[in-house]
Amino acid sequence: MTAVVRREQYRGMGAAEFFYRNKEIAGFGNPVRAIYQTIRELVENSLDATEVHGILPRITIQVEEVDKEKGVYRVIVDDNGIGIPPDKAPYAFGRVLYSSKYVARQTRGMYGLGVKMAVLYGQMTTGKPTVVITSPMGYSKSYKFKVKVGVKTNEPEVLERSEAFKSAKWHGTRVIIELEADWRRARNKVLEYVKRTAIVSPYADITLVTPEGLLIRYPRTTTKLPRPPKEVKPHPKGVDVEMMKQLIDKTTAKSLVQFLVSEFQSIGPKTAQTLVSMAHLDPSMNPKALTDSQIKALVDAFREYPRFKPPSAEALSPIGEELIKIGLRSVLKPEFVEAVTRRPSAYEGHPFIVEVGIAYGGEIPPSDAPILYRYANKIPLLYDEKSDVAWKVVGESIDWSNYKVTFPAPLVVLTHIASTKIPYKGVGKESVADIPEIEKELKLAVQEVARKLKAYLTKKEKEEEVQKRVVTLMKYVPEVSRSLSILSIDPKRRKPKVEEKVIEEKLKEVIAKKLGLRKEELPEVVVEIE
Ligand SMILES: Nc1ncnc2c1ncn2[C@@H]1O[C@H](COP(=O)(O)OP(=O)(O)OP(=O)(O)O)[C@@H](O)[C@H]1O
Repeated sequence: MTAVVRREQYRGMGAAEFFYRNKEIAGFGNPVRAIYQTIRELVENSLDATEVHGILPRITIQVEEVDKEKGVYRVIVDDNGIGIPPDKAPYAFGRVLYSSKYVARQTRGMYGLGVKMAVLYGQMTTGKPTVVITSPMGYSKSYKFKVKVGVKTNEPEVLERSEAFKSAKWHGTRVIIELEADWRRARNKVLEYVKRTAIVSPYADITLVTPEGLLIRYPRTTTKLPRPPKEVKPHPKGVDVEMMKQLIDKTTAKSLVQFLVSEFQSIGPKTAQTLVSMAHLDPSMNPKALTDSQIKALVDAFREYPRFKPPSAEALSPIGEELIKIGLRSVLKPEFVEAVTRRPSAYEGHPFIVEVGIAYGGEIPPSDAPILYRYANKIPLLYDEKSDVAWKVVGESIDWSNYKVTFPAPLVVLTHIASTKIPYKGVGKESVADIPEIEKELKLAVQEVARKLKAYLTKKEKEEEVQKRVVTLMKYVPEVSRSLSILSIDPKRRKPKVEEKVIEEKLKEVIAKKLGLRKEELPEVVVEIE
C-alpha cells in the first residue's frame, strides 16, 4: 500500500483562541459548570478587590432567568472593592492572560484567566457582551463598558463605553454576564459554594438572590480582617534560568552583588558575595552582561547554597484560628470546634501555610466519612475531591478511630492551604497536587486538631459515664433514706433518730464524693423507684 501524502496546515494560535477551544480545562465544560464557574470567578475577584486591600467585603450575587426556554441566565455580581482604572478595565475583562495578580502575593486569582472565560462563555452562548460598571477608589467618576474577548486577536472588543459623575463617595465594581446555563442542576453547588465562602470570610457580607427569588444572606459576623498579604521579592530557591533572565531585564542594579541584594529576598551583601564566588563570577560586573552559561552558573549556585532563610511569609494571608472557628461555628452550629494555623513552610521557594479546622456534632448530620471542606487561598474547592492532597490526608491516611471518631459521625474537617503559588492540578482550580511538603504539613495539622477533638470526646464520654452512674445511684436515695430513717426509729419516742432529709443529704454527699463531683452538681429531682 502506498501512503497518501497530505499536506499539513500549520498556523499559530493566540491565548484567547486556545481557551475558546479548550474551555473545559478552565472549568467551563458544560452549562452546569459554566454558571457555577462564572459566579465563582466573579466572587473571587470581588473578594480579592476588597479583603486584600483591607476593605470589609460587601458582595451581592444575583442570578436572574432571562429566557426560560433557551435556558439563558443573567449573573450580576456587585462589590465595594477598589474598582478597576478605566484604561485597564477593557483588558481585565477582554484579554485572556491579563491580570494585576502576577506578583508574589497571596490572592485568589493567579492566572489572569477566570473572568475572561466567563465573558467568552457568555458571548459564545448568547452573543452578548459583558457589562462592567466600575468606580475605582479615589476617582470622581464611574465607568461603564460593554466588552467582549476578541477570540482571534486576544484584544478586548469594547462595544460601548460611557462615564458618569458619582453622586456619592462609593467605589466598587458591578459585572453583568448573560449566559446559557443549567441553573437547576448547578443550584446546589452554587449554594454550597457561597456557604463555604462565607465560612472562611465571616468578615464579609454576602447576599445571594436566586432566580426562584430565594434570598440567602450571610451577614458579617466579625469586623476582624485577616492580615493583608504583602508583595514580596522572589526567593532564590524558586528561581530558574528564565526567571533570572526576566529579573535581569528589569533590574536597574549596576553590579551583580547589588542585583542579588536588591532583587531577591534572603540575600544580604555577604551571601551575595558567597553566591557570586560559588558561580565563579565577578561581583562588580553588570548583571545585564551575564552570558547564558553565567546565568545558569548563578542559578546553580542558588540551588546549591544551603543556608538561605526560608521564604518570607509576609506574602501570605492565612485565615487564622479565630476566624476559622467563628466561621465554622456560625454556619455549621457544631457542638465542638477547633482550629490550628501551622507555622509557615515552603516548597520550591514558595512559602505556604496550612490551616485545619474541625467541627463536630451539633447540627452537623452524621456521615460515613469525614465531610471535607477544602480551601486554597480561601477559595472553596468543590469538585475533584478525591484527587486532592487534602483528601489523601483526611480521607485516606488519617485513622480517625485513633481519635475516638467512629463513622457514621458528624465530622467536618476544613483544610486551607495559603500560598503565593498553589500547585493546582488545572486552571479550573479544583484540586491541589500532592506536593510532599504540603502533604506533611496537612497531616501534622490534622493530627494536631484531631488530638483536641479526641480530648473533647474522651471528656464527654467520661461525663456521660458519670451521668449514667449518677442516675443509677440517685434512684435509690429516697427509698434508702426512708428505710434507714424508719430503722432508726426510737421505740420510746416513736420518732426516727435521724430524719429522712438528713440521711438523704448524707447519701448525696457520699455519692458525689464517689463520683468526683460537687454535691450541687447532682440532679435536683430525685427519681423514685417504682
Ligand atoms: N471586581 C473586581 N474588582 C477589581 N478588579 C477586578 C475585578 N474583577 C476583575 N478585576 C481585575 O481583572 C483582572 C483579571 O481578572 P481574572 O479573573 O481574569 O484573573 P485573575 O483574578 O487575575 O486570575 P485567575 O484567572 O486566577 O482568577 C484581575 O487581576 C483584577 O485586576
